[in-house]
Amino acid sequence: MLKRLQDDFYLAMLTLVGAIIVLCITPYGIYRLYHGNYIVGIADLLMVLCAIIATRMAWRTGDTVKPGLFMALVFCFGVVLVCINLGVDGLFWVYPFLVFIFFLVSPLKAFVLLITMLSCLLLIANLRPGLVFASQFQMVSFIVTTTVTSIFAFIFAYRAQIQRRELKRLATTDSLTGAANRRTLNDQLAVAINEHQRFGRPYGLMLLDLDHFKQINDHHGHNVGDQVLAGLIPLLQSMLRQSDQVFRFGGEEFVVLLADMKPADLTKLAEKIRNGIASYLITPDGSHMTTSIGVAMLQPDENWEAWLHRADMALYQAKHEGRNKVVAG
Ligand SMILES: Nc1nc2c(ncn2[C@@H]2O[C@H](COP(=O)(O)OP(=O)(O)OP(=O)(O)O)[C@@H](O)[C@H]2O)c(=O)[nH]1
Repeated sequence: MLKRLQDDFYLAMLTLVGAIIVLCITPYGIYRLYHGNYIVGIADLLMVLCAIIATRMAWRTGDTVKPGLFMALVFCFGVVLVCINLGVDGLFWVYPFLVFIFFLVSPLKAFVLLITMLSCLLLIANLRPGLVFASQFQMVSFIVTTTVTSIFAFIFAYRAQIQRRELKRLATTDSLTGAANRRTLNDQLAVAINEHQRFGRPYGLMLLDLDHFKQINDHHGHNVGDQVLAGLIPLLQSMLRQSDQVFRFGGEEFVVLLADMKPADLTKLAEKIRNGIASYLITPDGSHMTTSIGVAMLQPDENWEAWLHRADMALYQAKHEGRNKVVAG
């Protein structure tokens, strides 16, 4: 549970907002009902209920987009309702909402929702003077302060989103080739094992190692070696489905993880890749690179270490049998 909160920023924020709403709004809802203000009391308790439903949904499905949007929409509506019913007292609730909506949905969606909500509130206030604001001056102050708060919250959330994405990219990809890194491979292998055990989803794995790669470095220099490695990824991707994932395992070794793969198709695809590399991965002096590939289907009750080990053994055999070869483990 703690790991999910650490890894998923939006899930953590949704949970925090949900908990704050339950703790802060429930007493208000009960108080309003007790004093006969049924509309606000029911609106408060409905918001609490929606927060619980949305948080639960996010935890169960792992999807934070729909629950976040649901929560944001409910709160837009709830805040307008509370302001209409409580007048100036209700306006105080707008300010925390202006900030935490940016933790529920993407910055752009939050900004659009806020503009819509504030416009609705101002329209109602203009149609029924005295209902929300005590004076024109108060309304103008409200417009200026909410606009300034929204703009700063937007800029802050937008910058944070860009930095979070960049951090995630740096932590999960290999900087030279752009392929996913070893750490991501471990996570995705664990996901594959889980899906295979729970739903019987068939998974295949390829372990590729470029042949005699050291000679490229020795003859042309390390930079050319780097270019060959970087050029391999788009070539691989052009022969794979979009759902297939490519990882740099280390040095000139790569892993391809393939979901929904039949055993016969796995070997055929590996042959196609071996052929594609032999034909199109060319060094600056015009010589063709080749690769050896070990393939393995995930077996029932197998852990990912054993699965990877079988592919590694098959690769070892492919190297041993002369390279530029596919061997199934
Ligand atoms: N240019 C470049 N070279 C790398 C990188 N990572 C590893 N290497 C080199 O890859 C070479 C791998 O050499 P070996 O393990 O002997 O393998 P090989 O020459 O491909 O021979 P076989 O695998 O047996 O066919 C070494 O010279 C490493 O220095 C990298 O990021 N860039």
